[in-house]
Amino acid sequence: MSALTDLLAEWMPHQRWFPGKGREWSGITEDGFFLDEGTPAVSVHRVRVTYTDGGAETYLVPLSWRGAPDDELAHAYVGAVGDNHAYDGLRDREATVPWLTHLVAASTVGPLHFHPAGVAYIPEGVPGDVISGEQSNTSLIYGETAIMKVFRRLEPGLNPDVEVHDALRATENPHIAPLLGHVEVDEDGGESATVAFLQSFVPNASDGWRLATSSVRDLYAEADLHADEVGGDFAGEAERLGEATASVHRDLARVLPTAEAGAEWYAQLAAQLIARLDAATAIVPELAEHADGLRVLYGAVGDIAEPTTAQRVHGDLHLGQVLRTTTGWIVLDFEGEPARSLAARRELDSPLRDVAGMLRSFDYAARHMLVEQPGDPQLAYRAQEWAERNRTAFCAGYAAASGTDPATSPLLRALEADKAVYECVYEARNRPNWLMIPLTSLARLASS
Ligand SMILES: Nc1ncnc2c1ncn2[C@@H]1O[C@H](COP(=O)(O)OP(=O)(O)O)[C@@H](O)[C@H]1O
Ligand SMILES: O=P(O)(O)O[C@H]1O[C@H](CO)[C@@H](O[C@H]2O[C@H](CO)[C@@H](O)[C@H](O)[C@H]2O)[C@H](O)[C@H]1O
Repeated sequence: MSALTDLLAEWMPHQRWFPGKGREWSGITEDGFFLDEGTPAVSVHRVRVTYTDGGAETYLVPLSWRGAPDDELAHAYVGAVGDNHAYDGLRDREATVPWLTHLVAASTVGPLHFHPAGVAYIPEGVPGDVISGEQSNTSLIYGETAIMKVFRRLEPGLNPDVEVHDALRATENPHIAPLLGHVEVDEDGGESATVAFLQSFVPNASDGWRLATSSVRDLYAEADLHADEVGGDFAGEAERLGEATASVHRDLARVLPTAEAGAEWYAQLAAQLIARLDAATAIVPELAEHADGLRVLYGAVGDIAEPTTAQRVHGDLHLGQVLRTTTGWIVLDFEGEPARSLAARRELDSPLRDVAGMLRSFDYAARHMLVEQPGDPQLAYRAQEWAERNRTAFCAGYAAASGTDPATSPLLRALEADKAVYECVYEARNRPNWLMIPLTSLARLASS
């Protein structure tokens, strides 16, 4: 191993975006090139990690280089190679500037290709700041004008976030933040991978999770009032969110492929739901007690006779993916569920997938405070009431804008259950004390 791979092998497992924690490494290789040779120099590395379990992943690691340690960058320090000191290139503000300079110039730098969308102003010369709450990607805000998401794990193919935003440009849908550009990297002998995605930053917005949970807090604070009587009622917002979701679905179906989905499609879907349940039960054994009920629910999907239209969808719609601005809701992050392969995330699906995702999110917003106070029947009753009220409002808004009431579809319940199964795996891995939220919902969904 080189001095740099030694450093990276030490540093990467401590990074929030690195999901391979706990897996034993069998090797690490990297290839890098300079994005900017000024001061600081900025390099970009493709780092390939192989695991003893046979798996392998490639990560994108931008670094900045300085001739002497800089105390102000201590939080971003990676280590020294000879006399040069390496820093996390996305947390060294000066090192974030060249990304937008190259986008404006539509440059090719080594294997990196910068593609400006050519529709709106890109804030050149401004440094970017990493947003808090980094998860599998790292996002930087540039001057409250643009936000760049850097995809850490490289997968061949166009990222659905770029693909969908690019396609939606022609529709001028008011519920989307415009794409400003994207960056790709060549992959040896294969399809290139998306490295970064630049989008207009939506200022003065509040995310749906924050708004919904403050409404729930207001309700919990009132001993005797019902959801429709409390000041922070969310139902009007939920209804407008339903309308916005339907509007985005309509435009997705206009600009991206659709397919008629009949008996064969339903049969395949039923098989996928069952396979996902089986895989999840191997990871979360608590799912086993709901398996029989869920199999009945999923089996019924295979019997649905009414054909539908499959189309591109959001794939992971929840309250944390929507922003309320002064003029309405904006839907973000069309990447799909991060745990699925890129090909699976680009498959055509029922738009009810997203409706189910948002209904699950109302359930989460209502119940997450119960994690701290389990067994309080009054709060549990109120949580149920809040979730029901907002589910109904969301579906009403969706129905008014699309002409189809999602609440009447036999598929909706099965897709809600499927999302809750996915959430069980997500929570078991990331927030074990929240596992009871999807498990409680599954007990209800599987029992009728
Ligand atoms: N265009 C935007 N304008 C304003 N804030 C944004 C924008 N895009 C993302 N954000 C903020 O960044 C957060 C993370 O963005 P997201 O695309 O969901 O990234 P991730 O895939 O890492 O979850 C969002 O919850 C939102 O608060
Ligand atoms: O990181 P992403 O935003 O792409 O999504 C993942 O993380 C989400 C949590 O941040 C997770 O969402 C689940 O928790 C939310 C509350 O934190 C809740 O509103 C969602 O309904 C629930 O699914 C999402 O599933 C996961 O893919």
